[in-house]
Order: sequence, then structure tokens, then C-alpha cells
Amino acid sequence: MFPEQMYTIIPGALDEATCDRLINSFGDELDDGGLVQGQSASHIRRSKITWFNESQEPVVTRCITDMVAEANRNVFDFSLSEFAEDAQIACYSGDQRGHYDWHSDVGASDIARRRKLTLVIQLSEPDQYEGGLLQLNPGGHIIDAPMERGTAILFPSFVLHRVAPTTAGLRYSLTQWVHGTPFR
Ligand SMILES: O=C(O)CCC(=O)C(=O)O
Ligand SMILES: [Fe+2]
Repeated sequence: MFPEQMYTIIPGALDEATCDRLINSFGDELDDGGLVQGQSASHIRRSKITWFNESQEPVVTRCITDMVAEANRNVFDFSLSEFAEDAQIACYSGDQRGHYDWHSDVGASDIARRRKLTLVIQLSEPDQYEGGLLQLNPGGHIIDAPMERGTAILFPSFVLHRVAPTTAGLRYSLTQWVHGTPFR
């Protein structure tokens, strides 16, 4: 797989009304976000997170499932079996310099080692925050993810990525991991 094939961008994955609804339904329930191994360290990650499942958001879950299936067919061709974790909503606040340092989503725990694909959807309008750029480093050079609201970014979960410090406003994102037999 060449670095330029290491991610795919899907504009308009969710419409504005759905982004608003997710922020309004879940934005008040956020707790401090942990790390891949379930540890927490605010110098590595400072954000608030919560989770939703298929029964809470059947339409969004359907949309994500279809998008993942198509991207996997066209781009990744990984062996995927399920969503073993609920979808995550994260909020990075300018007041707290919200960020998430360079990391891979594949970890040592039973679930984190089965993460194969990471899907991130930008829920906030770019003019609602400053900084907060999602960046990928798939092969020695840094790629800035598009900030447009509703856009999905999909990449193998082992690819290094970060959220740069948010310096003003609030940035909301949705993350869904897709699981299967561990990479080997
Ligand atoms: O919020 C984002 O854009 C990325 C979140 C992330 O990398 C994670 O939760 O592992
Ligand atoms: Fe991540």
C-alpha cells in the first residue's frame, strides 16, 4: 500500500442537521478522554468524550457502516468483522488547548489490538474553532485532514495521527473504529 492510498476522504458523509443533532444530543454528556490503553495523561490528550451505540443512532450507524464497506472495497481491502466499540464523540476546547498528540489507535488491549480502520467525521464548522487540525503521518510527511463539516476521513488504525492544539472555540468530532483479526 502506497502512502497516498493510506487514507480516504469522503465529503458530505453526514449532513449539517445530523452534525448539529449529534453535538446537541451528546455534547453535554462528555467526560475526560483517555488514551488507547485506557490510561489518561492530559499532556498527551486533552478532550472530552462520550459514546453512542447503534440503538441510540440507527441512521448514523447505518450510514457509517455503508461508508466503511464501500471504502474498504475500493481502498483498503482489510478483513473487517464488526464495530466492537461504540462511536466516540470528542470535543476539543480552545479554553483548555484541547489536543491529542501523535498516536496510533492500535493498542495492546483485546479490543485495541483488533482495531483495523479509524473513521473520523468533522462535526463542527471550521469557523467555530481555531487550531484543532487533524493531521496524519502515513509515510514520513504530514497530511492535513480537510476541516469541512460532515467530511469523513478514513485511515488504517496503525497510521500515526494527531489533533493539533485547539486555540479558540470548540471542535467536535465523531470517531468510529472498525475491528477484525489483528494485523500481523
Ligand atoms: O478527534 C479526532 O479528530 C481524532 C480522535 C482520535 O484520534 C482518537 O480518538 O483516537
Ligand atoms: Fe486516534
